[in-house]
Amino acid sequence: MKIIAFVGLPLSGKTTASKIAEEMGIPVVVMGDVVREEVRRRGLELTDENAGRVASELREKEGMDAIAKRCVPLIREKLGEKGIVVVDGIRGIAEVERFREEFGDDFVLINVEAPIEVRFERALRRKRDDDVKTLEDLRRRDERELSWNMGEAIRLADITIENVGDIEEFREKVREIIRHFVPRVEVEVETDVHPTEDVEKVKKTVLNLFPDASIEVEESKLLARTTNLSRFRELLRMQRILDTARSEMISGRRGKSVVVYLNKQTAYVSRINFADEDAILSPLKVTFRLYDVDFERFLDYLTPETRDGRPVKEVDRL
Ligand SMILES: Nc1ncnc2c1ncn2[C@@H]1O[C@H](COP(=O)(O)OP(=O)(O)OP(=O)(O)O)[C@@H](O)[C@H]1O
Repeated sequence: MKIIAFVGLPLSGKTTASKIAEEMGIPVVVMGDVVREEVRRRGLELTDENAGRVASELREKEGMDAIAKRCVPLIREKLGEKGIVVVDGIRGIAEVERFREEFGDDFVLINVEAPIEVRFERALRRKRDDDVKTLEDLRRRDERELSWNMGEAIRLADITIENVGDIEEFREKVREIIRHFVPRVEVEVETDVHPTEDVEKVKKTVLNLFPDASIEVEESKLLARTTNLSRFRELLRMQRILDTARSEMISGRRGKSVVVYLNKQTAYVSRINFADEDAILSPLKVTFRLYDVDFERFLDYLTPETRDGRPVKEVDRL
């Protein structure tokens, strides 16, 4: 999964970038909507002034990351749709830190950059009431944002996009980056860790099949996630169980997901054996979420049809 957010100086193109993502069908969580929701909840009129006051109050009472915190459940909910969400409206470092803490490396911060003269021209064209009227105003606003929080957030960005050309050029750049992050498939492995089992061993079992999975263990439940299927694919081929695996995948299909169960004990020695849902010592429940790939292609990539034990059709990439 990926959570993408844009930061940058005033008028650099952050909102435009989020809109481009939205046009691509990517779910967008707008941080300002969370504030507006709170304004409504308090029975206040929906004005910029009230929104500003409520936002400041929330930050004062609940910390500088108050709005980010409230966005987290919304982000998690929307992640289920495509495995990727764009967050619009980051204002400062505390919010970046909150998202990093929640989502780790899955959180990607993108800095949108344009020289002050270009941004000033856009202000003149945009003519929003609160937009700057002179280049000097914009310089002061830049300094204010930099000295507050935005400067730190910009320094922490993973990627920088320059927005100096026309809108089409910018659209293409944003689309390319987003396309790169849209997961085609995500794998989730779930299992119970019984009191008689060693957690480290169960982790190793999962890593045997999905070596770069990120793993969380909470109470007695283990949950692992990755978008990399290559080791699992290789093991199916090495063990020559493509036909069995293919029919398990077909019968495990549930809409846009595929669910199969694997024997935990054999997986510990890197062997894939399909199991029943209620196998003893609870099996590994493996869910493949197909976000951006057809079921047929997924099937042909992971478990191609075979003749005389060899794949009939090779699909090397999802
Ligand atoms: N490449 C571009 N070519 C022409 N106009 C652009 C380009 N990128 C953005 N704009 C325009 O510049 C203005 C500012 O863009 P946008 O609102 O996306 O910036 P922002 O970083 O969200 O600004 P702010 O932080 O001030 O709200 C908008 O009117 C937008 O349509």
